[in-house]
Amino acid sequence: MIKVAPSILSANFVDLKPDIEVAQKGGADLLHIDVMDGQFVPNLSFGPGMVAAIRPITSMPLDCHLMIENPERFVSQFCEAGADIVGVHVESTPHIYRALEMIKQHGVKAEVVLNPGSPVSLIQDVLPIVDQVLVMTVNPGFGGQKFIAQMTSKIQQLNQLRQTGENDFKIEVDGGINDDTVGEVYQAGADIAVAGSYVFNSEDPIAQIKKLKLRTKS
Ligand SMILES: O=C(CO)[C@@H](O)[C@H](O)COP(=O)(O)O
Ligand SMILES: [Co+2]
Repeated sequence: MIKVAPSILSANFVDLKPDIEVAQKGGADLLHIDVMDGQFVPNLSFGPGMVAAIRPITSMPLDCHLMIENPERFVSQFCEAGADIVGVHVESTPHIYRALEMIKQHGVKAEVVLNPGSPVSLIQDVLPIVDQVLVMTVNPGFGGQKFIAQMTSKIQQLNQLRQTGENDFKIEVDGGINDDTVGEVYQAGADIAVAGSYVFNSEDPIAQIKKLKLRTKS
């Protein structure tokens, strides 16, 4: 069964706490926090202060997806704010290896993220040091976009790479996940699915989380 990480980008910004509580009650495995700087992506969202504010109100692991230029400037702040996983885009820095090492030095799980236009070969040399790979299945920056179906083969490729036993990482997918697309990414090898609009733009977020899990029950 796939793990589900609801993204608070589609939650109620005026009153996040009830949405976070409902996600946890629905069996969410992680809470996904999308961090945007207006440079790497054409949108702005949350900073480390938001992570620090959420930390005491949930026991779900906090999965921080940094969509910011030169993330090594901020990884320490996110780790110290209480992140359990910090994801950095390979396209966002010439020093991806350093950024990932910095995250690990804080005892936090290090994740490398791939944009839809980036091939798996771009991250091959950091695979031995990452805990997780995040495959973007939409162009980063906004919730509520359509799943890019061609990304399924990228998930399969990554899944094959870890079968060799040399690397041990989880595969997470992000963007356009719903009850139509979740089965396909799970079959391809995804372990964790981020879901924003599918969960929070619904009258019944708990039912939505359960549906994603049921669709992948083998
Ligand atoms: O990182 C991002 C967008 O950049 C995501 O985490 C979105 O927040 C997912 O939203 P949905 O596609 O599930 O609505
Ligand atoms: Co995200």
